[in-house]
Amino acid sequence: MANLIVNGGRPLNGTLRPNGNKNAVLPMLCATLLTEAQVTLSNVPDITDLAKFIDYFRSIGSEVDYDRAAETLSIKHPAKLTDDAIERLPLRIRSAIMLLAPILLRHGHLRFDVDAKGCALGIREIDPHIAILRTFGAAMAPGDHIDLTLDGRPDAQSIWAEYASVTATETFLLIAAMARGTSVLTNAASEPHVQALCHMLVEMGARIEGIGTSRLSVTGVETLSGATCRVPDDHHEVATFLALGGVSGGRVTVETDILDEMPLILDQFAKLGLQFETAPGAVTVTGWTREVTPPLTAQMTPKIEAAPWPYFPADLLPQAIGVSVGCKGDVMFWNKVYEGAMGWSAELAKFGVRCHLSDPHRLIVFGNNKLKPAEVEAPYIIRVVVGLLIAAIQIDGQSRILNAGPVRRAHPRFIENLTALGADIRWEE
Ligand SMILES: CC(=O)N[C@H]1[C@@H](OP(=O)(O)OP(=O)(O)OC[C@H]2O[C@@H](n3ccc(=O)[nH]c3=O)[C@H](O)[C@@H]2O)O[C@H](CO)[C@@H](O)[C@@H]1O
Ligand SMILES: C=C(OP(=O)(O)O)C(=O)O
Repeated sequence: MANLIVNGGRPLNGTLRPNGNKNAVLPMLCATLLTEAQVTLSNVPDITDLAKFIDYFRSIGSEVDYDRAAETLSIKHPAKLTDDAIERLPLRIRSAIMLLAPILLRHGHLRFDVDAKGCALGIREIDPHIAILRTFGAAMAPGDHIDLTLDGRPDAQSIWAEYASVTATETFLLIAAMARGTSVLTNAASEPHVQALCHMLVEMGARIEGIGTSRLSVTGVETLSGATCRVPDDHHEVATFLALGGVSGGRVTVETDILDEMPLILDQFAKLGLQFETAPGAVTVTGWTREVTPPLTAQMTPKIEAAPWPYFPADLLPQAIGVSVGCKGDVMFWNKVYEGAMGWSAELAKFGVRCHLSDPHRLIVFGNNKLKPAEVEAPYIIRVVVGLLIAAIQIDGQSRILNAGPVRRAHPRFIENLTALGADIRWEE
């Protein structure tokens, strides 16, 4: 178990760049399986989920040239995949589910017996993925495992999804890019990482309309070409560094080209008293008033709601909760996506935080807490480790976050980056 020891109450100051987005690089890697040509990615984050994918690809005979320092990765897959390779999908990462469509397209058969849970945020459904593959003509054999067969290149399909799922939209994109004709997905997810996959598939030869909207129209091609693509900066990490800098009482600048993705995210953190200045290519947190912006509608509780993009992202709610524990007013957090994403709030009491979990989706954090350092335990949820750290770093004295390892799934050199800004924080393995 990897724990974090944090000596809080020290201001962070400085400038840094965010890393590439985990939730973009992994589907982009899955898309590389759709071509036998070489694909090169830049701005590739050095994270443990990536390492699992690289190990998997090497185990199936792919040539992977990963330059950690340059943050580039070139990959070329073998013309034929073996049955054995198919059954060794990477474990305990949600993104493994996006290997299904490309493997089915390349191999024609797939036996799926894998834990594709990802974080412990709630039940991570595989149904929408399997439904999409079946709609495109995959036959499912009865039995304990998911056993799918796809006979040749599929015909285009029109699908209206029950909800806007990020990874299911990506499964749709991956299969539609090679289908015969124009496929349409209505109620598509539109997160920046979904858009990044669309742009990559266009680069490889597919035609896609509606990128960034809830209806995607994809004209597939028989052969996709190689491509050179940049993984977009991680908007979660931009917000995370700003939140940490602000609550520490310091001034932190994040340089990035994704400021157009940040307005709502910055607005929601500003509701918690964080102050920002933006300039071309950079955003700086300049202070923290701790005041919660009161709604003009007096009977409303100030709230931050997370839902599919372009709402505030569910993967940033724990970080906002981490900020709110030091605020002077009450805030309600509403996770409209996951049913298991708030249970960890019980840990906040150890820091002296008063909060009320109204139901599995809604948490009220009360203001004016008398905070104290504490030993807290993170669940297997990447962003909750960060949320607990944001709480700990604003409290004078030593805190310990148990089971903080999941942060390495998405944030490379995280502790090194914070140390360079002046944080007193270290791993205890
Ligand atoms: C590898 C990857 O990209 N993981 C991300 C992806 O996971 P993932 O693609 O698994 O998440 P989904 O978008 O499918 O949503 C997760 C769950 O939320 C519920 N749901 C979602 C949308 C909705 O409109 N209604 C609804 O009920 C469903 O139970 C669903 O199973 O998107 C999540 C939501 O942004 C992020 O937290 C994950 O980091
Ligand atoms: C929930 C996350 O990832 P995953 O879906 O891979 O568990 C996350 O990135 O915060």
